[in-house]
Amino acid sequence: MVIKVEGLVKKYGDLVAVNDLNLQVNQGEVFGLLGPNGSGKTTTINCILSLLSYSKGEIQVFGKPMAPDAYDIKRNIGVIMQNIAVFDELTVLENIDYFCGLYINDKRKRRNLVEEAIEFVGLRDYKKFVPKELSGGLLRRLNIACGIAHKPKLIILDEPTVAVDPQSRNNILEGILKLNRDGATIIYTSHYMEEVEQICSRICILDKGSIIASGSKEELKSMIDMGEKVSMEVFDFKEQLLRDMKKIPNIQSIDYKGGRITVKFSKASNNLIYLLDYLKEKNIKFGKFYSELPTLNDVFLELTGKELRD
Ligand SMILES: Nc1ncnc2c1ncn2[C@@H]1O[C@H](COP(=O)(O)OP(=O)(O)OP(=O)(O)O)[C@@H](O)[C@H]1O
Repeated sequence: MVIKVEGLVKKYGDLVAVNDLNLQVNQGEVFGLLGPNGSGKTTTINCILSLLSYSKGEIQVFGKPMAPDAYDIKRNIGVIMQNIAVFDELTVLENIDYFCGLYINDKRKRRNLVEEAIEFVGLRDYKKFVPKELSGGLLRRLNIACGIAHKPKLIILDEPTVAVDPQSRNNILEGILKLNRDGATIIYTSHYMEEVEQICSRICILDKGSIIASGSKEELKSMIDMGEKVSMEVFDFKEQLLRDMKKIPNIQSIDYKGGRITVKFSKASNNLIYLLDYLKEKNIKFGKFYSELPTLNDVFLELTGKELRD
């Protein structure tokens, strides 16, 4: 086991930011910590890294108790924090070399590792640029290169794709999967459910400092009653229609917004057939029609009564 957290409690004054949290991260996983802003993801990560003191709990990393001076453990961890932490006056190459040099003394070895990291994040054409000359997405990639150049066994990324363009986002997500294939265990925190679904093999959903559910995305989705969600464009909408449609079997909820009706069904057979039969029988005209399976946002909504999205 790479990380074991038991009974972690972290308070800021009266505010309980992390509340009796237990989690385990196994070797080789891409482990996702998913939760809305303020749910305690960064605080949990900072406690795991011993960057913050905490009120209660036990934390082990690589089977040993974690402590602020546990340098043998820290050497094997790469951290990519939410806030970009690079030196403004150093170039891309010098920044990566500096951070890699905190762990690797041998100059030749370090040169190779730095070059590898530059290739990895796709910054070959920007080696001599200073941070202020880079776009937001390229700066994020530099931040990542600084955290991974020394080839850590455990890589922790805290919201690494906030405010980046789609191309850099894909580059970052693909890069994380490659690091994992090359042997690193990954912890990935995000409030973007799509990203967590895309790359994480196991996910913990955090709300108000507590884990409310955990498992693979399939396991999480099987925990809720919702079976599918249908969204359809309607013409000549009248409130009465929503009330009438509630009679269709297995409907959990029905809403109208922006010219579309969204219907959530509980898990059951023939939901779409019931709906289409009803629309045909009542001669209700509809335009575009989509059916989707539950998302992690639906899981969050059913478990907490609120949206995961901002
Ligand atoms: N230094 C601090 N002092 C006081 N309260 C804090 C401090 N840091 C965080 N908090 C509070 O603790 C709670 C958890 O914050 P945390 O940053 O861990 O959440 P998060 O899930 O990482 O959110 P975000 O994605 O917005 O960073 C929030 O209510 C936040 O306001």
